[in-house]
Formats: sequence, C-alpha cells, structure tokens
Amino acid sequence: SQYPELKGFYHLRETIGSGGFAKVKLAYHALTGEKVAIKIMDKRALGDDLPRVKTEIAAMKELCQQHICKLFQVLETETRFYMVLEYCPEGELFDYIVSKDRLDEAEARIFFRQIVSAVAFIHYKGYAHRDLKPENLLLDEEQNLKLIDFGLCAKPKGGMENHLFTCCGSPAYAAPELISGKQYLGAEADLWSMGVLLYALLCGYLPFDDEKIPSLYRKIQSGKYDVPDWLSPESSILIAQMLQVDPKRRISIQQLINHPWLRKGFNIPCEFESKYKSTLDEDCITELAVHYGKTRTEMEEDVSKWTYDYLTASYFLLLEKKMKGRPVRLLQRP
Ligand SMILES: COc1cccc(Nc2ncc(-c3ccc(C(=O)NCC(=O)Nc4ccccc4)cc3)c(OCC3CCNCC3)n2)c1
Repeated sequence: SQYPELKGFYHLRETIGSGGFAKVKLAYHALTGEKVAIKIMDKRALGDDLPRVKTEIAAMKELCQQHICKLFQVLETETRFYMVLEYCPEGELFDYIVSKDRLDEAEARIFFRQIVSAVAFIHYKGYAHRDLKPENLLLDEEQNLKLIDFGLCAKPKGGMENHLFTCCGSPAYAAPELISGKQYLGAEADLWSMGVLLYALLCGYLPFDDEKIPSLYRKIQSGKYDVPDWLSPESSILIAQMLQVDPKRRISIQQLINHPWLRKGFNIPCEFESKYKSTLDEDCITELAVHYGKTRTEMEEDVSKWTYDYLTASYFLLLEKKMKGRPVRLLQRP
C-alpha cells in the first residue's frame, strides 16, 4: 500500500482535506475501531519548513484541552511525517454558519465561549495560533468546537517573523499590524481574528472583504466595517473592542474571559483549564494490559511514558470511547 507504516494499525479511508504540504485522510484505529484523522506531510514538500512540524508536534503534546483537537500518535519515516489526530464528525464551523445563514446571539455565545476557552489555553501555555478562522474550528458529535491549526501556523507567542505570505488561507482574519509587516505579538493578533470570527458568527459574512488583496488590506487597516441592525448593542460593543486597529487599545484575553457579553446567561467566566485528568484511567489500563498480556503496573509504566506511539493512541482512543459512553473494549482480544 501507499502508506506501509500504517498497515495493520489504521484502515485508511477517503481524503478529507489537503493544504499546501499536508493531506488529511479519514482512518479507523484498528484496535478500537474509532475514527481518526491522519495528517500526512511530505518532508520534501516541507523543505526548510520542516522545523515547523517539530514545533507543531511539541505544541500539540502540551495543548491537551477539551476545545483543542487532540494528537494521538506521531510517526516519522524517511520521507513523511504522520500525525494521528482527533476526527471531528460534524466538519467545519464554516459550513455550519453557511448552512444557517447566521447564528442568533445565544448560539453564537455558546460557540464563542468555546473558542475563547481554546485560545486562552493556548496563550496561557505561551503559544499564539495566528490563523484563527471558521475553517480551523471543527465540530465533534456533540456540536462542541475543536480548534485545529491545519496550516502549521501556531508559534510561540513572542514576536515572530511575518510568515503570513507563506501561511495558507485568506488574510480576511489577519490583524492590521500583521498585514502591514510590523513587529507584532501573536496573542494580540489572535484577539483581532476572534473579533472577525465573532462578527462572522453573528452576521454570516466578513467585516472586511474584497476580491482584490490591496483593497482588502486597506479596509482592514481602516478598521471600518458595517454594523447590521440585527446586532445588539452589547454584541457591537464587544466586536468594536476586539476590532481595534491599535493592538494596545484592543481588549486582552483576560478581559475577554470575564466580558459581560460572554457571561450573559452563564454568569461564570469562560473556563479554560484542561478537563483532561492527569491520572490514568483504570478501565483503559486494564483493557490494554489484558490485550498485551502485561500486568496493570507494567501497563501503567508503559502508558506513562507518553511516547505518542500506537500504545498512546490506543490509550487515548479507549478513553474517548469511555467518555462517549461506549464499552471500554479493544476489538481484538487474544
Ligand atoms: C463531516 O465531514 C467532515 C468534513 C470536514 C472535516 C471533518 N473532520 C475532520 N476532523 C479532523 C480534521 C483535522 C484535525 C486536526 C488537524 C491538524 O492539523 N491538527 C494540528 C493542530 O491542530 N495543531 C494545533 C492546534 C492548536 C494549536 C496549535 C497547534 C487537521 C485535520 C479534519 O481536517 C479536515 C480539514 C479540511 C480543511 N479545513 C480544515 C480541516 N477534518 C469531517
């Protein structure tokens, strides 16, 4: 087969996405039968962008949070990287907004709280995403949002080289300071992109749009956008606080978490701590120990190494099965 390293471990199905140097295929994890997304990257096509994959993998191992798409396994061969990732069965938020034309405030608030939770967690861990847009927000089977970074754009938070031109995707969500080539802080640029996202959720179209890139840039740098009459005063105020051209006047993530618009109907700030437990799940360990003919203690030691090999993937996917109320069973038993 074309991907011999996956044989026996994953059953590959159709391609569900392809970007510059990455192709994503739907697959089944053989031992649990759970669906996964496998991102396949060709080392030659990556060229000197290879270090970005290492950064991405290191970031994903740290970014275990309920609204960030999970990494289960990493495989490296001479010519390829494979990342086995959480599959989101309901697809992109982008398609959901298009299907509904636009969302009402209550539904937009539920989604936006989940976006803020994911971004606050990434910033708390010292990263910035830098490519926040509805195509990078996927829906799981409970209509919860999972943030992904399809284009390898996430970077440590400090000022970074302006890579937008190498990064894929339209600049419609990019902050003014980012597109004017100035030094900028990734975290501040993320807040602007979230403002564009919230506008897209509530309006069903973009605040700054134009077929020609130069006039799109002028609109973004003007910071002027249309406020449709269906937007409530509170929504327009929050959007205005995020779409501040001057990054120093822009709302911060700490202020956003506690913002009255986000608290409406919830009365609690956005929680962004990870809901993943640090202790190992006994049922999953037992099932794995039986399968591999090891004692529970041996299996706990092996899983605790978090080598992101097939065992790590099998543990995480068994845990997913349990969290979804499915039997904690591996499909093949000795
Ligand atoms: C219903 O049919 C459908 C229809 C469409 C999709 C699905 N499902 C479905 N599930 C899972 C994926 C996926 C997950 C993670 C990554 C990734 O690259 N992670 C790396 C990552 O997230 N780093 C990172 C995150 C946060 C901070 C720092 C680093 C890549 C792809 C997917 O892809 C399809 C593409 C298509 C083009 N637009 C983007 C999604 N699609 C299902």
